[in-house]
Amino acid sequence: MALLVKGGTVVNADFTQRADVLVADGKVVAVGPDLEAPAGAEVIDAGGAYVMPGGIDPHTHMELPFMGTVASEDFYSGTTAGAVGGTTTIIDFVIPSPQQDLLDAYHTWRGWAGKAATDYSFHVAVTWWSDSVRAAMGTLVNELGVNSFKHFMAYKGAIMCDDEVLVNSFTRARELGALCTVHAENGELVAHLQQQLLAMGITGPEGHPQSRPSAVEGEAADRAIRIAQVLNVPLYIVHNSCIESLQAITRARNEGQRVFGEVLAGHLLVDDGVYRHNDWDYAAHHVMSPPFRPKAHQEALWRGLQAGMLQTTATDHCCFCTPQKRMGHNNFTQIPNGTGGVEDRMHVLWHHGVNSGRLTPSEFVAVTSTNAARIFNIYPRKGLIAPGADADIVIWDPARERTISKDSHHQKIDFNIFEGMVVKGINTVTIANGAVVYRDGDVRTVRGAGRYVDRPPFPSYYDAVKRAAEVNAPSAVTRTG
Ligand SMILES: NC(=O)NCCC(=O)O
Ligand SMILES: [Zn+2]
Ligand SMILES: [Zn+2]
Repeated sequence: MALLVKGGTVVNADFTQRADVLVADGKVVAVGPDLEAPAGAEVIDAGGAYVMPGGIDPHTHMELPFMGTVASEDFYSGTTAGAVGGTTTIIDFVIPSPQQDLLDAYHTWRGWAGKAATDYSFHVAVTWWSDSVRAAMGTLVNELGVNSFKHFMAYKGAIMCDDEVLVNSFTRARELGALCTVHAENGELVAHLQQQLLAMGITGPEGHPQSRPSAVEGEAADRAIRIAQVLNVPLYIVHNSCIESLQAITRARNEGQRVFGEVLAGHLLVDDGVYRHNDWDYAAHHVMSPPFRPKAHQEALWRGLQAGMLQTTATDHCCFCTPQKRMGHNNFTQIPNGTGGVEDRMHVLWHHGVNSGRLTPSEFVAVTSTNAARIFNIYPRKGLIAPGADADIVIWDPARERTISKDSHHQKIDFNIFEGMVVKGINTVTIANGAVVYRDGDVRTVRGAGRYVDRPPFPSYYDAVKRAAEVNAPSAVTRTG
């Protein structure tokens, strides 16, 4: 089925042009002025709006079993909500329990994700270490399309990695040409502070940010970066929420290290005042890790995004409804950690990024789509509108407004951290794999239409990593005496 998007301005990360876009069989086949519609093609008049690559959210957790419950958003509802908000690809996380076979977990998640409406891929978490984990990482990379591994430096007693696991896994990832990613918080310190706060009688959600001060995140970011430096392995730090982790990334990048940073829409826009709200449910709905921070951190994160020290934006979409949050009613450490946002990321980023003059439309495309495609090695298939690319496209009306609300959103959660926010500049049409999945309020996603996206190893930045290793290879001294 062919589709012609006429009369728009195509915005890619590095060029903008007035052009039509012709799509056939799920791919972009032509981009240029005055394209002819083939017989039988559907024609969509973009009416001068922007035509941009569909968003890539590189950090979601659909139907994740976590902290004694299961995230309420499933792969179908979550990818549908994403499509309504202009996101056409998610990279979710396979999280094996400690001692669980990684391949077993991977196949379980693949089974759950079969209902996705748009394309998806997986990072796989390394939560323990053994020879079998080492072997499974090889199978995942060489046979199953995984090119990134996740390491939780927090969640002690559950999925936390110690330094020994980090060193083993980073070393193995480097051999395989995979990208190491970390959730950077010192889990030992968090556990210590949690016990202290509980002993002081602080049991409400306000205990959550107090048990996870920004220094805890900064320490872990620095440690992961230094381990990656010694092992000469590229590193991606997820959900940077604070000045300390941004500084760690900035220093490392300024010193030539290949470190990438992600920031969540929530961390750019929500501050820690939410935890002191009088309504327990309201405060608990913001319990996620790392927590929302004092306002000064938000402006620093925006600057980091503008300066290119942070390259990607994500949501960490991990939904828990009110009854689930109430599992921690007497103890904040038992409130399931996570918030939603997959439907809202692109909208709030445009409104607070482009409308405020922080980002150009091309920079918006870079931080919502192209950079993730490049870093996770699915570019130019994703993150670009050009012949040969997947036809994942949004038509974006910079004048159209939306008021964000739990009452009208499509996310399967009874709360929205952006509740009441009026955003200007939203997608009116979303095209995924060449099919219109959303148009002007009409949701047309199809359960199971999404495809698993294989991500090959050795992204191009690995060439530089390998060359640096050759140049700096250990050497022995040949002595004559
Ligand atoms: N972020 C969060 O609070 N929940 C999801 C798991 C994680 O990413 O740490
Ligand atoms: Zn995390
Ligand atoms: Zn996460």
